[in-house]
Amino acid sequence: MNIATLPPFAAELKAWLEQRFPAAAQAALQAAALVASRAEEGHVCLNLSDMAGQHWQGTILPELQTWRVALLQSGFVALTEGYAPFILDGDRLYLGRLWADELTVAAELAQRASATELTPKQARTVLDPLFAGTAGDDGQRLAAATALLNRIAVISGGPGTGKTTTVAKVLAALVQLEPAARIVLAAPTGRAAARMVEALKQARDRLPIDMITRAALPEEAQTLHRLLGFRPDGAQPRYGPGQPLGLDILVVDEASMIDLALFARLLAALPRHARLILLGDRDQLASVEAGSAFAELVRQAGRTPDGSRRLAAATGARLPPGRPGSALADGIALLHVSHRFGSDSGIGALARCANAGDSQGALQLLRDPPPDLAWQPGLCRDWQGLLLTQLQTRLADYREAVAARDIDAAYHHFHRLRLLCALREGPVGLEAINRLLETRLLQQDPRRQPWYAGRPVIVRVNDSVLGLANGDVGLVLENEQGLRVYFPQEAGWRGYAPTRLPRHETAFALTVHQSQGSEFDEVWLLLPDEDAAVLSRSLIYTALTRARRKVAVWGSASTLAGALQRSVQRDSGLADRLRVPADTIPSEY
Ligand SMILES: Nc1ncnc2c1ncn2[C@@H]1O[C@H](COP(=O)(O)OP(=O)(O)OP(=O)(O)O)[C@@H](O)[C@H]1O
Repeated sequence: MNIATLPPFAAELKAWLEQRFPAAAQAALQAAALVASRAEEGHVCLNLSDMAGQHWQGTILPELQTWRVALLQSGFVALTEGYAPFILDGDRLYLGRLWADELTVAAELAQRASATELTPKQARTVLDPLFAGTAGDDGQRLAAATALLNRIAVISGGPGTGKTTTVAKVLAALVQLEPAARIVLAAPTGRAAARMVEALKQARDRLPIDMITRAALPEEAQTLHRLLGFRPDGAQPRYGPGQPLGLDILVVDEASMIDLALFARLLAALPRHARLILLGDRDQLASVEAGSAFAELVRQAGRTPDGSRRLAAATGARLPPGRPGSALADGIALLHVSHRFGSDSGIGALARCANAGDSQGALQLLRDPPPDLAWQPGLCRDWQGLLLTQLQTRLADYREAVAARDIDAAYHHFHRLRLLCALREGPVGLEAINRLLETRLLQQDPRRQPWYAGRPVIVRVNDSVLGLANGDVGLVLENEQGLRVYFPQEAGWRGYAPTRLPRHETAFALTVHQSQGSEFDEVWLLLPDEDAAVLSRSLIYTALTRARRKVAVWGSASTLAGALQRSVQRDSGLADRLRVPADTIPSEY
């Protein structure tokens, strides 16, 4: 990386430190710039030992010990008991606030990890009827028992592995055992929260439970930002250590999207006695902001001897004896069997290849695709024409519904197909594709007239005053008063004047990151012709698993193969901290 490629935040920070700490050695400034630029890529820290002695910006970085000394003499780095913009913890260098967040997460988790909840007998009594007809070692039964037995529970599984079905049973069990418990459902985005409610309602209707239990199950979910009471000015949220959330059980879906800072705020606001159940897919893309706490938590999976005994007693399963380890391990359950993608599913097979980094297998599947897969290999000369022709027919129903001012039909047709872009920029990046569709398909010129009937928009910020969340997708339709942007609400629609909308952008296409927490019947994944650092296994996997029925991949064999070779691991110290007793949290941060 050279200075020209440093992201603006890192370059500015380096310049500021240079001015503020003129005696600091170049090696210390370089480390600070590296930490900041890696934080923008999602890393929580820089492990100095990975970079010591390496070439960087035309120089060779110092050996580890020399580097540590330069950092500690710089004036802007403190050891863990000190207070400075950067913290050196072992060989890991952190931005101070990320270090404090990591400590908070580890401490809050560790404090709750060893708290056991129900007795195995209580769990078994309530689970047996809910899992009648399934074996004791059924994955979903084990996961449900895991959630009942532990205060912190993590259930990770791919699409359709039954996370929602399982948690519906867990909630039904808890409602019976603890009728007064206050249950809250939440997700990182508005769309994910809405989908969670929909899926839970369907799962609930299939449960063998009485009407009283059914009626007591929660029917609403909210975004984590709303739950925590974040204010539009970005100040500290309303709920925190001094004012804990008023709840006893919190279920969070799509937990892989939670970044470290948000996770720290959430745990700090959670009452000590409350249960936390996190649902997610460890193989999906991590959060946009720094950290990958969910995946790191899942990596603790394993059973202690006591945990194994309790789980066996709660389910009737014969389980191996377990091994000593982190108390968190007992609260982690993995679901492996997909009930959505059967053994004949092309999407399921391609997603498995993506996860395993098996590019040969993926390409073989795409060369002779099953009915639920299609491939447009590479960008031909008139790829734009081809894309538009294919979309023309696919969007006909949508355009008709827009012309008829029928919001229900428009929304339904719009959500059947989504274009997902791997990149924001470039000829097949999000911006170019949205512009292409607006100008060539809908004959609109957004530079002259940004608002027109049929424009889909995605909100880019949380706005609690307007009741809109980052990631909410709305459609513009005409009514008697002119153009209105309609967003789905609990019951029906809420229309906003376009000028009232907070920061937003056109959403014919979404980035793969933006699509997290959503599902569509059909997904067209658009890849660039050249490899790029952000193309990774988890990005391809996340895109593929947004589709329920069909996936079309538009991209070259080499780009796809390159992406599947790249498995991104974010640097962080959380996994190490979770294995040891909790640190104390310094109050300065
Ligand atoms: N044990 C099971 N046997 C048969 N079908 C099941 C089972 N578990 C779940 N299903 C079905 O599989 C589908 C997906 O289940 P569910 O929504 O619980 O999975 P999920 O992991 O939450 O999915 P998503 O990835 O969409 O969040 C549903 O239609 C559900 O009825």
